[in-house]
Amino acid sequence: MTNKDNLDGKADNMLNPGKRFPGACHATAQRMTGIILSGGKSSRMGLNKAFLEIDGERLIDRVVRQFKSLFPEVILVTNEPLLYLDQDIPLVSDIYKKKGPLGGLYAGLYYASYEYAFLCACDMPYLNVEFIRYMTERIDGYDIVVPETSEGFFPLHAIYSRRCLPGIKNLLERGDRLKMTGCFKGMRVFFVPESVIRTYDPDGTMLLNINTEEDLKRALAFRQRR
Ligand SMILES: Nc1nc2c(ncn2[C@@H]2O[C@H](COP(=O)(O)OP(=O)(O)OP(=O)(O)O)[C@@H](O)[C@H]2O)c(=O)[nH]1
Repeated sequence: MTNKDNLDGKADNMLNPGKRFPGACHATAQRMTGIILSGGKSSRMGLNKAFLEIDGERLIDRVVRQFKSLFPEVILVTNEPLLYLDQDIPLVSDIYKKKGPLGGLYAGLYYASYEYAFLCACDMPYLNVEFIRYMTERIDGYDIVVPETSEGFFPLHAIYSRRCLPGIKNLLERGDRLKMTGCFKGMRVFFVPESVIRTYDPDGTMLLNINTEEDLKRALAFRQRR
């Protein structure tokens, strides 16, 4: 089965979430959905982080461009679809509202056509396509692939199987703003070690996300030093 065959089934699949494309036994980026979350409040920044610009390109345009180069299907999860109509990708909204990023992950996985999806926040300016590809090649035999450093896990830059859906649903129905890592429980998780992360990212920028004005200044300063 080719990717073209996969995409031909896409529209139907969006109406019937969960329907599998046959033959998805060996997962790579070519057999994954890219899920971008842009459904937060950006309260610390005070304006929608997705529309901040770095190098003259908005963060949302950057991640959509990079994801399109990697994945045959890219979905944006937002609760303000009117702001993103210029993006040539499917827009979906949270099914469980006001639950934070875990709610966004649930909706993205629910609508994903592929068994695996790479999840990313909209506020990560220096994604490394090669590292993302490396992560996609680690998924076989696991349900989740997530980077881990001395700072902790990076669940907003991680791969999830649709097998996580029932566990996430259970969490969302029990709590409000939940820790992303709650969904690791009972799942087979591959933790990408810091030693590997540093080979792709010696200056420590690819997992940076922007929450505040200060973070933005730091991110721009990194850019100038490169
Ligand atoms: N779909 C969806 N995405 C969310 C939700 N909450 C946060 N996100 C996204 O998850 C990523 C990380 O969000 P945070 O920075 O933790 O939260 P935020 O609401 O954007 O920002 P703050 O209000 O400053 O905490 C960003 O890409 C957000 O757009 C949500 O409820 N639904």
